[in-house]
Amino acid sequence: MKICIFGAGAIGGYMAAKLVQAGADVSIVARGPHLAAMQDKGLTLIEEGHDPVTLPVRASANAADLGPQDYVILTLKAHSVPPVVGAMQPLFGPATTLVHGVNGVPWWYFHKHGGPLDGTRLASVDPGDVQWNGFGPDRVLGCVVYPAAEVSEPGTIHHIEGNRFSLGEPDGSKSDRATALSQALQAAGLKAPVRPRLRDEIWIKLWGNLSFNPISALTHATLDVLCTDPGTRDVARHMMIEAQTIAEKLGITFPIDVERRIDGGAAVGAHRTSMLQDLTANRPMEIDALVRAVQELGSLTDTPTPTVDTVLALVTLRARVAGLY
Ligand SMILES: NC(=O)C1=CN([C@@H]2O[C@H](COP(=O)(O)OP(=O)(O)OC[C@H]3O[C@@H](n4cnc5c(N)ncnc54)[C@H](OP(=O)(O)O)[C@@H]3O)[C@@H](O)[C@H]2O)C=CC1
Ligand SMILES: CC(C)(CO)C(=O)C(=O)O
Repeated sequence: MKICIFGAGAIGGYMAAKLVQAGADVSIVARGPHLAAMQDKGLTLIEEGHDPVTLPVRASANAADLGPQDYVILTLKAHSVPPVVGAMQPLFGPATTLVHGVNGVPWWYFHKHGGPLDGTRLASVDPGDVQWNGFGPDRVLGCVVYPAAEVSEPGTIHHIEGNRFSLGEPDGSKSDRATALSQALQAAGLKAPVRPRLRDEIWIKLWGNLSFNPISALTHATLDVLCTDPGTRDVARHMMIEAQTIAEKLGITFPIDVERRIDGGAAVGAHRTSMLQDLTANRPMEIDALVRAVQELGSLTDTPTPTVDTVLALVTLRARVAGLY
Protein backbone atom coordinates (compact mmCIF):
# COMPACT_ATOMS: atom_id res chain seq x y z
CA MET A 1 0.00 0.00 0.00
CA LYS A 2 1.63 3.27 -1.14
CA ILE A 3 0.74 6.26 1.03
CA CYS A 4 1.76 9.86 0.40
CA ILE A 5 1.21 12.53 3.02
CA PHE A 6 0.84 15.90 1.35
CA GLY A 7 1.69 18.81 3.65
CA ALA A 8 3.44 16.80 6.36
CA GLY A 9 3.66 19.50 9.03
CA ALA A 10 2.44 18.90 12.58
CA ILE A 11 -0.38 16.42 11.89
CA GLY A 12 0.91 14.89 8.66
CA GLY A 13 4.40 14.61 10.13
CA TYR A 14 3.01 12.80 13.18
CA MET A 15 1.10 10.36 10.96
CA ALA A 16 4.12 9.88 8.71
CA ALA A 17 6.43 9.14 11.62
CA LYS A 18 4.03 6.59 13.12
CA LEU A 19 3.51 4.88 9.75
CA VAL A 20 7.23 4.79 8.94
CA GLN A 21 7.95 3.32 12.38
CA ALA A 22 5.47 0.55 11.57
CA GLY A 23 7.23 -0.20 8.26
CA ALA A 24 4.60 1.29 5.93
CA ASP A 25 5.51 2.51 2.42
CA VAL A 26 5.18 6.25 3.04
CA SER A 27 6.39 9.32 1.22
CA ILE A 28 6.01 12.98 2.08
CA VAL A 29 5.44 16.22 0.24
CA ALA A 30 6.64 19.23 2.23
CA ARG A 31 8.53 22.45 1.64
CA GLY A 32 11.01 24.98 2.99
CA PRO A 33 13.35 24.44 5.95
CA HIS A 34 11.12 21.64 7.32
CA LEU A 35 11.59 19.65 4.09
CA ALA A 36 15.32 20.39 4.02
CA ALA A 37 15.73 19.17 7.60
CA MET A 38 13.80 15.94 6.88
CA GLN A 39 15.89 15.31 3.76
CA ASP A 40 19.18 16.01 5.61
CA LYS A 41 18.59 14.31 8.94
CA GLY A 42 15.26 12.47 8.82
CA LEU A 43 11.98 13.12 10.62
CA THR A 44 12.19 13.36 14.40
CA LEU A 45 9.16 12.49 16.55
CA ILE A 46 8.98 13.51 20.21
CA GLU A 47 6.22 11.74 22.13
CA GLU A 48 5.48 11.86 25.85
CA GLY A 49 6.88 8.80 27.60
CA HIS A 50 9.09 7.79 24.66
CA ASP A 51 12.66 8.61 23.67
CA PRO A 52 12.76 10.88 20.60
CA VAL A 53 13.18 8.88 17.38
CA THR A 54 14.62 10.06 14.09
CA LEU A 55 13.40 8.18 11.05
CA PRO A 56 14.57 8.22 7.44
CA VAL A 57 11.77 9.49 5.17
CA ARG A 58 11.28 9.83 1.42
CA ALA A 59 10.42 13.51 1.14
CA SER A 60 10.12 15.88 -1.79
CA ALA A 61 8.70 19.26 -2.72
CA ASN A 62 7.53 17.80 -5.99
CA ALA A 63 4.68 15.27 -6.27
CA ALA A 64 5.99 14.15 -9.66
CA ASP A 65 9.02 12.62 -7.87
CA LEU A 66 6.69 10.28 -6.00
CA GLY A 67 4.17 9.17 -8.65
CA PRO A 68 0.72 7.60 -8.28
CA GLN A 69 -0.31 6.41 -4.82
CA ASP A 70 -2.97 4.18 -3.28
CA TYR A 71 -3.74 6.84 -0.65
CA VAL A 72 -2.92 10.53 -0.55
CA ILE A 73 -3.44 11.91 2.95
CA LEU A 74 -3.98 15.66 2.77
CA THR A 75 -2.95 17.47 5.96
CA LEU A 76 -2.68 21.08 4.84
CA LYS A 77 -4.44 24.01 6.42
CA ALA A 78 -7.75 24.44 4.55
CA HIS A 79 -6.75 27.68 2.77
CA SER A 80 -3.55 26.04 1.45
CA VAL A 81 -5.39 23.34 -0.51
CA PRO A 82 -6.89 25.13 -3.56
CA PRO A 83 -3.51 26.41 -4.81
CA VAL A 84 -1.98 22.88 -4.78
CA VAL A 85 -4.72 20.94 -6.58
CA GLY A 86 -2.76 21.07 -9.85
CA ALA A 87 0.58 20.22 -8.24
CA MET A 88 -0.95 17.13 -6.58
CA GLN A 89 -2.16 15.51 -9.81
CA PRO A 90 0.95 13.27 -10.34
CA LEU A 91 -0.01 11.47 -7.11
CA PHE A 92 -3.34 10.31 -8.51
CA GLY A 93 -4.06 7.17 -10.49
CA PRO A 94 -7.54 5.96 -11.39
CA ALA A 95 -8.08 4.30 -7.96
CA THR A 96 -6.21 6.68 -5.64
CA THR A 97 -8.08 7.61 -2.47
CA LEU A 98 -7.79 11.16 -1.14
CA VAL A 99 -7.98 11.24 2.66
CA HIS A 100 -9.14 14.69 3.71
CA GLY A 101 -7.49 15.42 7.07
CA VAL A 102 -8.34 19.11 7.14
CA ASN A 103 -10.29 20.92 9.89
CA GLY A 104 -13.58 22.66 9.28
CA VAL A 105 -16.44 22.14 6.85
CA PRO A 106 -14.99 20.09 3.99
CA TRP A 107 -15.54 21.10 0.37
CA TRP A 108 -17.03 17.63 -0.27
CA TYR A 109 -19.65 18.00 2.52
CA PHE A 110 -22.69 17.51 0.27
CA HIS A 111 -21.22 14.73 -1.87
CA LYS A 112 -23.52 11.71 -1.47
CA HIS A 113 -25.28 13.62 1.31
CA GLY A 114 -28.75 12.76 0.07
CA GLY A 115 -31.73 15.12 0.26
CA PRO A 116 -32.31 18.44 -1.47
CA LEU A 117 -28.77 19.78 -0.98
CA ASP A 118 -27.03 16.69 -2.37
CA GLY A 119 -24.13 17.73 -4.61
CA THR A 120 -24.13 21.38 -3.45
CA ARG A 121 -20.72 23.08 -3.74
CA LEU A 122 -19.53 25.44 -0.99
CA ALA A 123 -18.08 28.70 -2.26
CA SER A 124 -16.62 29.59 1.15
CA VAL A 125 -14.26 26.59 1.17
CA ASP A 126 -13.99 25.79 -2.53
CA PRO A 127 -14.19 29.02 -4.52
CA GLY A 128 -14.56 28.26 -8.21
CA ASP A 129 -15.08 24.53 -7.43
CA VAL A 130 -11.34 24.05 -7.84
CA GLN A 131 -11.17 21.07 -5.44
CA TRP A 132 -14.46 19.51 -6.52
CA ASN A 133 -13.39 19.55 -10.16
CA GLY A 134 -9.65 18.99 -9.62
CA PHE A 135 -9.80 16.09 -7.15
CA GLY A 136 -13.22 14.69 -7.92
CA PRO A 137 -15.38 13.95 -4.87
CA ASP A 138 -15.47 10.18 -5.54
CA ARG A 139 -11.83 9.96 -4.42
CA VAL A 140 -12.60 11.36 -0.99
CA LEU A 141 -12.45 9.49 2.27
CA GLY A 142 -13.32 11.88 5.11
CA CYS A 143 -11.13 12.14 8.19
CA VAL A 144 -11.60 13.96 11.49
CA VAL A 145 -8.24 14.72 13.10
CA TYR A 146 -8.14 14.61 16.91
CA PRO A 147 -4.44 14.61 17.89
CA ALA A 148 -2.63 17.81 18.81
CA ALA A 149 0.91 18.27 17.54
CA GLU A 150 3.31 20.96 16.44
CA VAL A 151 6.43 21.38 14.35
CA SER A 152 8.73 22.41 17.20
CA GLU A 153 11.67 23.00 14.86
CA PRO A 154 12.21 22.12 11.20
CA GLY A 155 12.18 18.33 10.86
CA THR A 156 10.86 17.75 14.38
CA ILE A 157 7.28 16.93 15.35
CA HIS A 158 6.25 17.34 18.96
CA HIS A 159 3.19 15.21 19.62
CA ILE A 160 1.11 16.75 22.40
CA GLU A 161 -1.86 14.43 22.87
CA GLY A 162 -4.38 12.17 21.15
CA ASN A 163 -4.04 9.53 18.44
CA ARG A 164 -7.48 9.23 16.84
CA PHE A 165 -8.14 9.83 13.15
CA SER A 166 -11.80 8.95 12.52
CA LEU A 167 -12.43 7.88 8.93
CA GLY A 168 -15.69 7.88 7.00
CA GLU A 169 -17.05 7.55 3.49
CA PRO A 170 -19.28 10.42 2.33
CA ASP A 171 -22.10 7.86 1.84
CA GLY A 172 -21.44 6.22 5.23
CA SER A 173 -20.51 2.83 3.79
CA LYS A 174 -17.83 0.58 5.29
CA SER A 175 -15.76 0.41 2.10
CA ASP A 176 -12.72 -1.77 1.45
CA ARG A 177 -10.55 1.32 1.03
CA ALA A 178 -11.62 2.73 4.41
CA THR A 179 -11.11 -0.62 6.14
CA ALA A 180 -7.66 -1.14 4.61
CA LEU A 181 -6.44 2.32 5.63
CA SER A 182 -7.91 1.90 9.09
CA GLN A 183 -5.93 -1.34 9.49
CA ALA A 184 -2.71 0.35 8.33
CA LEU A 185 -3.18 3.22 10.78
CA GLN A 186 -4.01 0.83 13.61
CA ALA A 187 -0.88 -1.20 12.83
CA ALA A 188 1.00 2.09 13.36
CA GLY A 189 -0.48 2.46 16.85
CA LEU A 190 -3.12 5.02 15.87
CA LYS A 191 -6.85 4.85 16.47
CA ALA A 192 -8.70 4.88 13.14
CA PRO A 193 -12.35 3.90 13.49
CA VAL A 194 -14.45 3.83 10.31
CA ARG A 195 -17.59 5.81 11.11
CA PRO A 196 -20.96 5.43 9.36
CA ARG A 197 -21.88 9.03 10.30
CA LEU A 198 -18.62 10.97 10.02
CA ARG A 199 -20.48 14.26 9.53
CA ASP A 200 -21.73 14.02 13.14
CA GLU A 201 -18.08 14.03 14.27
CA ILE A 202 -17.22 16.84 11.88
CA TRP A 203 -19.85 19.00 13.61
CA ILE A 204 -18.79 18.11 17.16
CA LYS A 205 -15.22 19.15 16.34
CA LEU A 206 -16.43 22.15 14.34
CA TRP A 207 -18.52 23.38 17.28
CA GLY A 208 -15.29 24.13 19.14
CA ASN A 209 -13.26 25.41 16.20
CA LEU A 210 -16.11 27.66 15.00
CA SER A 211 -16.34 29.46 18.33
CA PHE A 212 -13.20 28.99 20.44
CA ASN A 213 -10.77 29.69 17.60
CA PRO A 214 -12.00 33.15 16.50
CA ILE A 215 -12.79 34.20 20.08
CA SER A 216 -9.22 33.35 21.05
CA ALA A 217 -7.83 35.19 18.02
CA LEU A 218 -9.87 38.27 19.00
CA THR A 219 -9.10 38.19 22.72
CA HIS A 220 -5.75 36.35 22.85
CA ALA A 221 -7.23 34.32 25.72
CA THR A 222 -6.41 30.66 26.22
CA LEU A 223 -9.16 28.01 26.13
CA ASP A 224 -9.52 27.68 29.91
CA VAL A 225 -10.10 31.44 30.20
CA LEU A 226 -12.41 32.03 27.23
CA CYS A 227 -14.58 29.01 28.11
CA THR A 228 -15.12 30.17 31.70
CA ASP A 229 -15.30 33.95 31.37
CA PRO A 230 -19.09 34.55 31.45
CA GLY A 231 -19.07 36.97 28.51
CA THR A 232 -17.01 34.92 26.05
CA ARG A 233 -18.65 31.68 27.19
CA ASP A 234 -21.96 33.25 26.25
CA VAL A 235 -20.66 34.26 22.81
CA ALA A 236 -19.41 30.69 22.23
CA ARG A 237 -22.75 29.30 23.44
CA HIS A 238 -24.72 31.46 20.98
CA MET A 239 -22.45 30.53 18.06
CA MET A 240 -22.79 26.85 18.90
CA ILE A 241 -26.58 27.01 19.22
CA GLU A 242 -26.79 28.66 15.81
CA ALA A 243 -24.53 25.93 14.39
CA GLN A 244 -26.59 23.21 16.06
CA THR A 245 -29.78 24.54 14.47
CA ILE A 246 -28.16 24.40 11.04
CA ALA A 247 -26.65 20.97 11.61
CA GLU A 248 -29.89 19.45 12.86
CA LYS A 249 -31.64 20.70 9.72
CA LEU A 250 -28.95 18.76 7.83
CA GLY A 251 -29.70 15.56 9.77
CA ILE A 252 -26.86 15.75 12.31
CA THR A 253 -27.25 14.20 15.76
CA PHE A 254 -25.30 15.73 18.65
CA PRO A 255 -24.48 13.20 21.40
CA ILE A 256 -23.66 15.97 23.92
CA ASP A 257 -25.02 19.43 24.64
CA VAL A 258 -23.40 22.83 24.21
CA GLU A 259 -22.53 23.28 27.90
CA ARG A 260 -20.67 19.98 27.97
CA ARG A 261 -18.77 20.86 24.79
CA ILE A 262 -17.66 24.19 26.29
CA ASP A 263 -16.68 22.46 29.56
CA GLY A 264 -14.59 20.10 27.43
CA GLY A 265 -12.81 23.11 25.90
CA ALA A 266 -12.14 24.57 29.35
CA ALA A 267 -10.69 21.23 30.50
CA VAL A 268 -8.05 21.37 27.75
CA GLY A 269 -6.43 24.09 29.86
CA ALA A 270 -4.18 27.03 28.97
CA HIS A 271 -4.08 26.15 25.26
CA ARG A 272 -3.70 28.82 22.58
CA THR A 273 -5.97 27.72 19.73
CA SER A 274 -4.44 27.13 16.33
CA MET A 275 -6.05 30.33 15.02
CA LEU A 276 -4.43 32.40 17.77
CA GLN A 277 -1.11 30.66 17.10
CA ASP A 278 -1.44 31.45 13.38
CA LEU A 279 -2.30 35.10 14.06
CA THR A 280 0.66 35.65 16.39
CA ALA A 281 3.01 33.86 13.95
CA ASN A 282 1.72 35.99 11.03
CA ARG A 283 0.32 32.95 9.21
CA PRO A 284 -3.02 32.89 7.35
CA MET A 285 -5.91 31.74 9.55
CA GLU A 286 -8.49 29.02 8.75
CA ILE A 287 -11.38 31.52 8.95
CA ASP A 288 -13.24 30.34 5.87
CA ALA A 289 -13.40 26.60 6.66
CA LEU A 290 -14.13 27.08 10.36
CA VAL A 291 -16.47 30.09 10.44
CA ARG A 292 -17.49 31.43 7.02
CA ALA A 293 -18.58 27.96 5.89
CA VAL A 294 -21.03 27.80 8.81
CA GLN A 295 -22.46 31.15 7.75
CA GLU A 296 -22.86 29.75 4.22
CA LEU A 297 -24.58 26.63 5.57
CA GLY A 298 -26.85 28.94 7.56
CA SER A 299 -27.94 30.70 4.42
CA LEU A 300 -28.41 27.40 2.55
CA THR A 301 -30.72 26.17 5.33
CA ASP A 302 -32.50 29.51 5.95
CA THR A 303 -31.08 29.70 9.46
CA PRO A 304 -30.23 33.10 10.96
CA THR A 305 -26.66 33.24 12.31
CA PRO A 306 -26.37 36.67 14.00
CA THR A 307 -23.62 35.73 16.45
CA VAL A 308 -21.60 33.79 13.86
CA ASP A 309 -21.97 36.77 11.48
CA THR A 310 -20.71 39.22 14.12
CA VAL A 311 -17.71 37.16 15.19
CA LEU A 312 -16.89 36.39 11.56
CA ALA A 313 -16.90 40.10 10.68
CA LEU A 314 -14.62 40.90 13.62
CA VAL A 315 -12.12 38.10 13.07
CA THR A 316 -12.01 38.73 9.31
CA LEU A 317 -11.15 42.39 9.90
CA ARG A 318 -8.62 41.38 12.57
CA ALA A 319 -6.93 39.12 10.03
CA ARG A 320 -7.12 41.73 7.29
CA VAL A 321 -5.58 44.43 9.50
CA ALA A 322 -2.74 42.00 10.24
CA GLY A 323 -2.29 41.43 6.49
CA LEU A 324 -3.35 37.80 6.82
CA TYR A 325 -6.62 37.73 4.88
N1 LIG B 1 -1.76 20.85 14.72
C1 LIG B 1 -2.78 20.37 15.43
O1 LIG B 1 -2.64 20.10 16.64
C2 LIG B 1 -4.09 20.10 14.77
C3 LIG B 1 -4.33 20.42 13.45
N2 LIG B 1 -5.53 20.08 12.86
C4 LIG B 1 -5.81 20.40 11.47
O2 LIG B 1 -4.97 19.60 10.64
C5 LIG B 1 -4.67 20.33 9.43
C6 LIG B 1 -3.16 20.42 9.33
O3 LIG B 1 -2.70 21.23 10.41
P1 LIG B 1 -1.19 21.29 10.90
O4 LIG B 1 -0.54 19.98 10.73
O5 LIG B 1 -1.23 21.90 12.25
O6 LIG B 1 -0.60 22.33 9.87
P2 LIG B 1 0.94 22.64 9.55
O7 LIG B 1 1.00 24.03 9.05
O8 LIG B 1 1.81 22.24 10.69
O9 LIG B 1 1.24 21.61 8.37
C7 LIG B 1 1.01 21.87 7.01
C8 LIG B 1 2.35 21.72 6.31
O10 LIG B 1 2.12 21.79 4.92
C9 LIG B 1 3.13 22.63 4.37
N3 LIG B 1 2.69 23.18 3.09
C10 LIG B 1 1.83 24.20 2.88
N4 LIG B 1 1.68 24.40 1.56
C11 LIG B 1 2.47 23.49 0.95
C12 LIG B 1 2.78 23.22 -0.41
N5 LIG B 1 2.23 23.94 -1.41
N6 LIG B 1 3.64 22.23 -0.71
C13 LIG B 1 4.21 21.51 0.28
N7 LIG B 1 3.97 21.72 1.61
C14 LIG B 1 3.12 22.70 1.92
C15 LIG B 1 3.33 23.69 5.42
O11 LIG B 1 4.54 24.38 5.19
P3 LIG B 1 4.73 25.90 5.72
O12 LIG B 1 4.95 25.78 7.19
O13 LIG B 1 5.90 26.37 4.95
O14 LIG B 1 3.46 26.64 5.40
C16 LIG B 1 3.35 22.83 6.68
O15 LIG B 1 4.62 22.23 6.90
C17 LIG B 1 -5.35 21.69 9.57
O16 LIG B 1 -6.60 21.69 8.95
C18 LIG B 1 -5.52 21.84 11.08
O17 LIG B 1 -6.58 22.69 11.45
C19 LIG B 1 -6.48 19.39 13.54
C20 LIG B 1 -6.28 19.04 14.85
C21 LIG B 1 -5.13 19.47 15.59
C1 LIG C 1 -9.07 24.73 20.16
C2 LIG C 1 -9.09 23.34 19.66
C3 LIG C 1 -8.35 22.42 20.60
C4 LIG C 1 -10.57 22.94 19.65
O1 LIG C 1 -11.37 23.94 19.17
C5 LIG C 1 -8.49 23.21 18.30
O2 LIG C 1 -8.80 22.27 17.59
C6 LIG C 1 -7.58 24.24 17.73
O3 LIG C 1 -6.76 24.81 18.43
O4 LIG C 1 -7.66 24.44 16.50
